[in-house]
Amino acid sequence: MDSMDSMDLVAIPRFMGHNTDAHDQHLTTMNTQTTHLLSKLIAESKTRKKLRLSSQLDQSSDANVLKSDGITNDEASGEDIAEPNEGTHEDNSEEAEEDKQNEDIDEEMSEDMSEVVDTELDSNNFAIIGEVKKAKIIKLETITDKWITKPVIFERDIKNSKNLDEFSDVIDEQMMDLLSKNRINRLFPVQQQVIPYLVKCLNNSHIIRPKDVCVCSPTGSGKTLSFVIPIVQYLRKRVVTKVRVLVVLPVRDLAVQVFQVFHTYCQKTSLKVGLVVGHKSFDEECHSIVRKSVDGLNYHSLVDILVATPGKLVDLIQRADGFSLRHLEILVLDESDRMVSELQFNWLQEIESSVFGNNRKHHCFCSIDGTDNDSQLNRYHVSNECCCLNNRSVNSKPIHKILFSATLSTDPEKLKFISLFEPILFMVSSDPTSSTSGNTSNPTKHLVPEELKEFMIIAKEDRKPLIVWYLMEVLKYRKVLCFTGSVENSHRLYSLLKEMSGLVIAEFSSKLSAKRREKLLNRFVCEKIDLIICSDIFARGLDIDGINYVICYDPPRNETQYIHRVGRTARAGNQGTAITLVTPTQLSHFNIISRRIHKRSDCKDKSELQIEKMVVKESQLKPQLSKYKSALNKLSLYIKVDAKKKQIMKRNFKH
Ligand SMILES: Nc1ncnc2c1ncn2[C@@H]1O[C@H](COP(=O)(O)OP(=O)(O)OP(=O)(O)O)[C@@H](O)[C@H]1O
Repeated sequence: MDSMDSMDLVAIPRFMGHNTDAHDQHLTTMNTQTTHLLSKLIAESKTRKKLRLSSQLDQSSDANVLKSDGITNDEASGEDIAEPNEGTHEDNSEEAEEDKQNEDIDEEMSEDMSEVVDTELDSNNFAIIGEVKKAKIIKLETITDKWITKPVIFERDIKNSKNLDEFSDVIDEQMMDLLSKNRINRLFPVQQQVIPYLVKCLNNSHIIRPKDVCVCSPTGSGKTLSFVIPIVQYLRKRVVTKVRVLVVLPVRDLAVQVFQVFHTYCQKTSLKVGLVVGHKSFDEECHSIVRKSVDGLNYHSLVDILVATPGKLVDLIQRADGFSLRHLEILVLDESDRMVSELQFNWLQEIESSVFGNNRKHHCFCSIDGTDNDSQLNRYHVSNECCCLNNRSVNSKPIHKILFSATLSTDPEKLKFISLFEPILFMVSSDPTSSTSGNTSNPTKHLVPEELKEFMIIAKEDRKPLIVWYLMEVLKYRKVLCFTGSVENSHRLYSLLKEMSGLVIAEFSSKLSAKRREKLLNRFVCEKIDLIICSDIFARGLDIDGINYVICYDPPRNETQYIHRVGRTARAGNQGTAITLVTPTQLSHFNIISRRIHKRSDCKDKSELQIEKMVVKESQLKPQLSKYKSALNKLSLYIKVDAKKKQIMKRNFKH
């Protein structure tokens, strides 16, 4: 073989055969040849790799130049070029969002591991043929919209709240009275920024089309009042009752909570608030929202503000006679990242069809980009063909969209379905020294409340129930909310702790009726229940008075889940503690989540970003070991009996 080309074959003798001299000599010659060929192959592979990398670099810089010129990759090349940090069109569920976060975490973990793997290979003296190391992924620079990189920034610390009197030019007297009656005497940082902005926007909405608003602020920072106050003040001037405001939330309990806040602040006004979450029969809910006129020819709306979950709202739009959103002016999406990830249920399209009636022909993407001035101009003069939320409703006012979340997604791939108009972003500062507006290098960074104390306990799986027992019985923790990874885990922990301790424990699940859940929560608030065990369905948005501790019995899958779970405590400027139980194998995953949440520009040492460890020694758990073992035995017996019962029921059902 004189010349080597890419198709050359290399024979590597694997079978050594008998150990004769001739054979040895032959082998030595073969080995020298093989080594020679291998080094040639490696050299060639390196050259090819270099060429490939440089051509990729050329492509990526071309793509960036094109993008900054306002030309998309698709337009430039006619092909789809996948960009890092962008979701795919199919990523519609929250799981997909979580999967993406999990993939990032996996990637970070594999980066951490790669050095270890390399040294292990070398130390074992393996012959390295060709490319052993993974080719480095070249990250293209992401071009982020200005509205995301230049948000209005406010402080995280709730201690920086301001007296209500300072806002007398924004908040009217009637509202001031209601606020002080409800013991709201100061405005929290997010409210100081968002309320004046929204009040001004809504007052001028008949002259200037308001910018759509996105708000990213930590859990318990008072986001609900930030939209309730301006909306109630604005609607108070209305004459005829029509559904002008729609607030959509992902789950029933949250919707009920927001409904109650609206109800409180609509007192002494003629405004009516409706709730559609399936808490009553369909007919009853319909009759509370819309009614036939006396002559039987028309329908009247009975509500000005409608609070709903997506599923029940779609039901109402499709089945309720006389219901329409033709007069909708404001659409609020609370927990918006979750709402956007639920778009696969078509709730947004249903809203559009209810707003535009039969004029709606197809789903429209007229406002994918929020920065291009020409397209903004066009959006003021949207053609008759346009039928997305960018257009005007029948009352000729465009729909003003307001999005809130503690973990707001600024992923343009997802937001484009909401068709945001010249959006403005309000977000909490991760840097305490920053001013009220400025550049942010990390627009998607989400924070936990300033008042939250965080700990982790490293323990084996079988010691975790004992640790919860220790925290409750020995350290006397009370008003504790404990999150597990599944309903089964909740039930298992509940049964074990009931056997082992004299604690008053409740298991909270979606199987419980709304009334029963409300009763349990009331007892918990009155300190008649020490511990509530639940799965993640209650991690978002629930505002339960005075939760002191959150225990993450199973560690969170990603930072979004962590932020919402621990956000049930340390609310409204109160102190709170979160403790996460992690097994040794889960530790590196959890450390990455912690690093991502606590990352600061001034901190270079990774270990500083890790959550503090709390140590519970085996000797401290010992006194309870025998009780724990007998509780485990009883539990396994229950599980067997349960499984048998299910089998019998299944058999009977078949016959
Ligand atoms: N200005 C204020 N003064 C005192 N308490 C307030 C004020 N604003 C809100 N609160 C209280 O703070 C608590 C948390 O408010 P809210 O539920 O609006 O938080 P959030 O930011 O929406 O949290 P999450 O992201 O978890 O839904 C509520 O009990 C609310 O009554």
